[in-house]
Parts: sequence; structure tokens; C-alpha cells
Amino acid sequence: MQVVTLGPAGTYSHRAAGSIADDGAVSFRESVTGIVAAVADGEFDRGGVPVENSIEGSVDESLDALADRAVSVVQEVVSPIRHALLAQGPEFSTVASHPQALAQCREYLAEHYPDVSQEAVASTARGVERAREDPSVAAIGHPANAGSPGQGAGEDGDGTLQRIAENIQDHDSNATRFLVVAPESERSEAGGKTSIVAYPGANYPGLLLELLESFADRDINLTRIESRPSGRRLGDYCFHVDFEAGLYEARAQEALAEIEEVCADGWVKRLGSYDTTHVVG
Ligand SMILES: O=C(O)C(=O)C[C@]1(C(=O)O)C=C[C@@H](O)C=C1
Repeated sequence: MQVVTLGPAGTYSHRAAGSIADDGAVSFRESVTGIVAAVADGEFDRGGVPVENSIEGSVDESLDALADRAVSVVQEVVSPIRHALLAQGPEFSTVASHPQALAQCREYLAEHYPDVSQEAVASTARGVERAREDPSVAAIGHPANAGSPGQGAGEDGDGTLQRIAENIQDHDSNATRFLVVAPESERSEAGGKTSIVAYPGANYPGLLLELLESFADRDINLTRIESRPSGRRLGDYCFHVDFEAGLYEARAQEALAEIEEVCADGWVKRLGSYDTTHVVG
């Protein structure tokens, strides 16, 4: 199984994707759009993308890529995220990391490093590279990145970067949800959860209520609903909905038939049904 995720080596996505790769071998792209596109284009069997964090919320780029490309979702991976502050020494003037990681440590940085500037980079591991290259830069990332270059997701390191502080996320329960993306042809109806994207292509009072009632009337629990701009015009939205039922279930099929009627002027994309795994580490 060829798996692609957010790189370089040592990202949280790498750790999550490693759990689905047969031999732990994972390839990298520098954007989640690039990962979803690589799976849609048949370059890889599976892609791992972050979609949601318990502190910072949605990874919008992932949601948009899932709506736009011909892919399915075949698994979700939930992982605790425990950030470390990594640097060559205790003195630095910049902290570099993925915007999600910087945001998840917002209170810690404001309290301990109010005068240090923040630099958003493509991934936590890219921030670690910056810190290895430049002693004035610290990184926020997984503590195992204190190892030597290329050892990112492996064992604890050789002291190239010091762990200046650990567990610096603003809430102990910090966790990120990753989705495992597959070619559209591998979409499954089996699983305890389902993700869809609904684009009504219309706008009238009670439209969203109609969508939600399709689930409520059948006792289907929603775990998430997120609106994203369609990109067509201001005020025009797609709805990303996750719910606790498999597409194989009659109640899910009935709800979706009703939603397809509500979205007759738009479209409904069934990303697929899947189960959840938890990856610690
Ligand atoms: O930069 C990384 O290490 C990633 O895997 C990306 C990402 C994200 O986009 O949310 C994944 C988990 C953490 O929430 C922080 C960053």
C-alpha cells in the first residue's frame, strides 16, 4: 500500500499515516491539497490528511480538497497532539511551526515568549528543519524531532535540538482527527461513521433545517457539520456533514435520498463510511 501524507518526515500526519502503511513506508507532499490530488490521480493508494483539531477546529484546506477531488474516505485516525518547543538552545527570537500548531499553543507562547515572533511554515517538521538550520529559530513539534535530521518520526534524538519545554499545548486533551483518503472507486458503505458534502445550490428560509431534519427524523446522530464557501459567490455554501451511521443502513440511505431532493439544484457527494482508530504517540 503506497501512502502519502504531509511532510517532511516527522509531522504528526506522518505518525498517523505510519499506522496505515503496511511497512511504515510513507511518501510526502508539502500540502494537503497535493496529497488529495495525488490519490485522486492514482499516484498513491492512500493519503492521510488532518481535518479537525480539538482546540483550533477545521483544517479548511483539507475540507475543500475533499469536496473538489474524486476521492473517498476509508478510515479516520484520532491522535493526541502533545507539542514540544525545540531549539538549539534557550535563546531564540522566532518560533516556526504549522499555523495549527502555533494556534494550539497560543496561550503558552503569549505567556512565556510574548516578544518572540511567530513564523508559519508548511508543517511542524518544516519548522524543525528551520530550527536545525538556524539557532535563532525554535520549532513547535513532536518531541521525537529532537533527533538528528531524517530521524524525524523515529527514536528520541542525539541532542541536535533540545527540548526546551514539553506539553506546551493550551489544553491537555489536544487531539487531531486525520482522514484516510482512497480513490473514489474504493468508497465503502461499511463502517460506523459516514462523511458527505452537500451543496444545495439554493438559498431559502429553512433549507438547512430541512437537511438536518433528514437525520433527526431517523435518529441519526451528527458528529459534525461545517459550512465552507462554494467559491461561486458570496453567501453560497457547501455543508460537510459527518454522522454516526453506515451507508449500508436503511436509515442512512433514506436520509440521503431526502437530502438529494433538497439539493436537487446542487449535488451531494458521498465520501464514504469508515471506522475510527486511535493512534497514541
Ligand atoms: O504539521 C504537522 O505536523 C501536521 O501533521 C499538520 C497538523 C495539522 O494540520 O493540524 C497536524 C496535527 C497538528 O494538529 C498540527 C499540525
